[in-house]
Amino acid sequence: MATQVNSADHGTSLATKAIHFFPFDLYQPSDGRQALKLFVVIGALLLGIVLHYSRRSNHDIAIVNRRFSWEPSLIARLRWSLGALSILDSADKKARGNPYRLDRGDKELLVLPVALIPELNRLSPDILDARQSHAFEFLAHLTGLELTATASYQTRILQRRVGPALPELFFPIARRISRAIQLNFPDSREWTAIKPLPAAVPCFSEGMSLLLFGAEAKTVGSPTVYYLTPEPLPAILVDFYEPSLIKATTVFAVAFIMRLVPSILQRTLVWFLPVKWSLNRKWRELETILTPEVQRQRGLKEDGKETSGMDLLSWMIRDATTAFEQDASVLTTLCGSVATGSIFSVGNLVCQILADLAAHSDVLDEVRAEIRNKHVQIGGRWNVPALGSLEKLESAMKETARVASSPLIIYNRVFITMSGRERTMDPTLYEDPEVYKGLRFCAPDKIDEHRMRPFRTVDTSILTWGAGRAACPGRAIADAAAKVFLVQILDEYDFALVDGNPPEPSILHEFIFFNPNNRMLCRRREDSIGIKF
Ligand code: HEM
Repeated sequence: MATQVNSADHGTSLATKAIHFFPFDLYQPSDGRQALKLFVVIGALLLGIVLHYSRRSNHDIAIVNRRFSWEPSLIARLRWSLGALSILDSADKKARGNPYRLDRGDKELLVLPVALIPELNRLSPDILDARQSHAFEFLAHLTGLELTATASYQTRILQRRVGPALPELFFPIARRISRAIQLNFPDSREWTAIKPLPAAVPCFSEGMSLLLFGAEAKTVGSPTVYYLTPEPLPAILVDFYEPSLIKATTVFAVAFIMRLVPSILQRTLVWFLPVKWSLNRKWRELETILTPEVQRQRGLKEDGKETSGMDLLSWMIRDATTAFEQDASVLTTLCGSVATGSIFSVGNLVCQILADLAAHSDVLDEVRAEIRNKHVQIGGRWNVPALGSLEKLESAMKETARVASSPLIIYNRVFITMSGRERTMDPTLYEDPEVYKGLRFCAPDKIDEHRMRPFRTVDTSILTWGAGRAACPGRAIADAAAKVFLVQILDEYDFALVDGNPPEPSILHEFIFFNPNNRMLCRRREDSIGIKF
C-alpha cells in the first residue's frame, strides 16, 4: 500500500512536471488527482490499443527480413540490397500463397498473392498509386525525377498517341536499330570478345531517341548529338542508361547507391557522389538540347500550324492544354524519365536473351532457322506482324524474361507489392521452373496459349510488364525493338560464351540486370542471309 502511495505521489509529481510542459496552464490544483487519473487511464488505454494491434498484426501476417522487432532498419536495408532474391524465395516458400509483410529497410510493404491482381485492378488509381511508388523506388527526389511522382502526362501520351502510331514509327526506328548494329558490333569473322551491353545500348538509344524526340530533333542543339554517326547517341541517353555502380553517371547509379543509405541522410550524402553532379549536368544538357525544339513547336502551335512528328515530345506539345504540359523543363524531365526506363530495360532484356541463347545452342539454332524461313516466306519484307509470327523467338524471349524476371517485386503500389517469382517459379505453372527451356512455350500442350498471349501482352504468369492500369505502356514498342535487333543479329552473328561460362546476371535491391562488364564472344556468320530493316 505504501508503495502504491509512493508511486502515486511520484506519478503526481511527474504528471505535474509533464503538465507544466504544455504551453497552456492545464494544471489546476483542485482537479490535480482527477487529471492525473484521467491521464493515466487514457495513456494505458492507448498503450493497450497499440500493443493489441501490433501484436495482432505480428501474429496474423508474418514479417520477413526483420530478425527481431528492434533491429535497426539499416540492417534490413543492406540485407535486402544484396539478398533480395533469397529473401523473397524463402518467404514465398513459407507463405504458400498467403500475404506477408516485407521489411525492405526503407519501407514496409505488404506482399500480396498475384492471384489478387484482378480484384486490386478494380480499385481506384488513387488507392493504387503506381507513380508515387516508382518515384520512391528510384529516389526521384535525388535523381531529378520528382515530377514523375505526380505527372502521368507522358504515360497517357505514350498509350494514346505514340503506341497507336507504332506501325508508322516502326520502319524509321527499325532502320536506325539496324544501322546501329552495323556500327556497334565487330565486322570480323573471327571470334571476338565483346561487352554485349555497351554494344547493344547504342542500338536502342538510336531507335528510342527517334521515338521520344523525333527526327526533327536532329536539327536542334549540337548536330552530332542526334545524327547517326559512329558515335550516334545523345550523350544523355547513354549516360542515363549505364547501371554500373562504379563508373556510371546515371539515374540508376544514384538511386542504387543512395538506397543503401538511411533516408534521413540521403539528401546530404548524395552531394558526395560525383555521379550525382554528373547526373545534374546531364539533365541540364538535355534541357539545353530540347528547349529550342520545344520553343519551335510551341511557336508553330501558337501560329495555328500543326506539327506532324509522331514522337513523344511532339505529341506532348500538340496535345498540351496547360502551360505546365508544354513547359520545356517539365517535358525534359518527363521525356527523360521515359528514356531512362525504356533504354535500360530493352538493352537489359536482349543481352540476357543473347546470353541464354549462346548457352543453349540447340535453342539458338531453332530460333535462327525460324527467322530465316520467315525471311524467305515474306520475301524479306519485315513488318510488325511478321516479327510477331516468330513463335520460337517469342518463346525464347518469354523464357528469359521468366527466369531472370526483373524487378523481383512487381505491382508496386505505395504500401503493397507482389513477388514476381511466386508465379515465374511456380512448379504447377512451369515444369522445372529453375531450368531455362527456351522453347517451353512451343510445346504441343502450350502452343495455343502461347499464340493467344504474345510476349507484348500483360501476362500474370510472367509479369514482365507489370499488371493493371500501370502496366508498361511501352511494351509493344519494346517488343518490336527487341525483335528487330534479335532477328538481324542472330542472322548475322554467332554467339558463344567466354570459357563456356554463362554471364551471371547481377542483382541489386530488387533489380536483376545484365552487368555492363559481362563479356561474350561473337563472330560474323559466313551464311548470313543479310536481313536488314
Ligand atoms: C523490355 C523492356 C521493358 C520492360 C521489361 C518494362 C517493364 C516495365 C514495368 C514492369 C513497369 C511497371 C509496371 C507496373 O508498375 O505495374 C513499367 C512501367 C513503365 N514503362 Fe516499361 N518496360 C520496358 C520498356 C519500356 C519502353 C520501351 C517504354 C517507352 C517507350 C516504357 C515506358 C514505361 C513507362 C512510361 C512506365 C511507367 C508507367 C506508369 O507509371 O504509369 N517501358 N515498365
